Amino acid sequence: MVKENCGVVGIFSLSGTNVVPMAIDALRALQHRGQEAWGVAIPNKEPLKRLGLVSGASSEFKKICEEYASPAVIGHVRYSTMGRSTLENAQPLKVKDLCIAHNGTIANVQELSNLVGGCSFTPQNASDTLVAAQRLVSLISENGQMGKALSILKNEMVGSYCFTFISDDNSVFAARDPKGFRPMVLGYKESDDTYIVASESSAVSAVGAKLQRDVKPGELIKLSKNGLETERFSEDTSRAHCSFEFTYFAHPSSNMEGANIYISRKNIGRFLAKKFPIRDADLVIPVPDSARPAALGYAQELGITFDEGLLKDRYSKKGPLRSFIEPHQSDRIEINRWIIPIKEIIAGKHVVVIDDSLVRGTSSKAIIQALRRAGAKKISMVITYPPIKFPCYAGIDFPSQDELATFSDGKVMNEAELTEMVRKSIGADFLGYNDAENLAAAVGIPKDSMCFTCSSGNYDSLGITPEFKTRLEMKGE
Ligand SMILES: O=P(O)(O)OC[C@H]1O[C@H](OP(=O)(O)OP(=O)(O)O)[C@H](O)[C@@H]1O
Ligand SMILES: NC(=O)CC[C@H](N)C(=O)O
Ligand code: SF4
Ligand SMILES: [Mg+2]
Repeated sequence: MVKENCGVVGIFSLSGTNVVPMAIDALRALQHRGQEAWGVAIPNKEPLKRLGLVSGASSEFKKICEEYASPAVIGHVRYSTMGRSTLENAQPLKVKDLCIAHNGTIANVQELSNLVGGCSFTPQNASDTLVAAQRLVSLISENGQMGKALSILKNEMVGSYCFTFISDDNSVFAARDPKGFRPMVLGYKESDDTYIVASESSAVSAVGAKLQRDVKPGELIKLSKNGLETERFSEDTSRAHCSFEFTYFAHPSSNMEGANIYISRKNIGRFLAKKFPIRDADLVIPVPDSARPAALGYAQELGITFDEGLLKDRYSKKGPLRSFIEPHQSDRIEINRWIIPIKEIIAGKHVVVIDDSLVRGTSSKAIIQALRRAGAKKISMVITYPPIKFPCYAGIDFPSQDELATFSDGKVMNEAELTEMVRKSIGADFLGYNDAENLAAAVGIPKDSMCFTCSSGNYDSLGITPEFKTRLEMKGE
């Protein structure tokens, strides 16, 4: 299935192998992080960019791999968080002799654009990535080196960023923000003497390389004819790994911060079963697809039957995609409308439905209606992520409070009242949310090394007290 957070890749072959075919495979393995547009860039050429899924251009792959043949490449799949979802904003972007691919959000882009000069930023005219690239290029020309430029930029820029860059002098760079909001890993393919940096290890595996390690927060990696060189542009030791990656965004096969995503999700389900042991249920079903491992873990822990009561449409154009990362609500609704219940499994049963998150509530509302139509006797919904009450300005696209299912329009509510409000609005008989402590313990990462801003409202790790935005202010549409 497809959509979260953009995916980036950078590949360099010391043996001179053409790595563009690898970049395409890597991007396909990152497709779940962005399904709006994709692109690749090599030195001394304009980036190649296309709207839609990577596989949508499969008839062009042979031609692209020949025309762009290069031992150095970067690539990107886009899930827009700032700026419109257009081909122009698709990445990589080129500024002078540097191409850039970015996963994250630059929260103070207006402020940063004042340092760049020229027109000030609006989401109608650019993306946050373009502004960051323009500032970086001017800092490189003033300071000579990428590392020095990033060490200045990191103090001017608020937000989350995993970047890959490629320069016309045939060097590939990768940088991860000082708190490690977004994931990034390093891999090596011995047979081709080739290095790969990518958002997730699913991309490393897809090209037949071996995962070496996570890129360290605040680390800059350079890949060139001199091999791999690494330096730090930040000495910050506090971490804010996005907890949402572990429940939803990342691919189940990926490993990040020492944890495998599939195993983490199954464990989250087990821990959730201890928090909400609904022992009188007849069966446990996942909301396809991302909640599958958690539902399995939940069912196994309580010894309740696990079943597939809902199936996602694999055949229409949008049906197999991720709904949450679609930029338009009409497409989110359409994808969820085509999640089909199996009456013979559901009818007359008390079902525990597990989902990995409840953000806008689009999915839950559609699923519960479908289960009712299929004759479910009782529907208990259990969510593996805590209640999302605050906008994300660190790489996930829910920038306004009023789009969230928990939005109370100024009415002060405690946790129980809030849960009750959401339960009613989605139409479930019971609703239970996970909590941050339980989630972090299940993944095995200290809670204070993870970001939970969207549930806690504490923006300290970003270093801002945000004025909440509207979608128009962030996305330009
Ligand atoms: O409350 P909402 O705003 O609807 O968002 C949450 C839902 O969206 C995501 O699924 P998605 O359809 O993106 O794909 P997947 O589960 O197949 O990965 C997530 O897994 C939830 O099901
Ligand atoms: N999801 C992302 O990482 C998005 C990158 C960038 N903010 C954009 O909107 O293009
Ligand atoms: S605010 Fe939520 S979605 Fe955004 S980075 Fe933090 S944990 Fe992830
Ligand atoms: Mg889902």
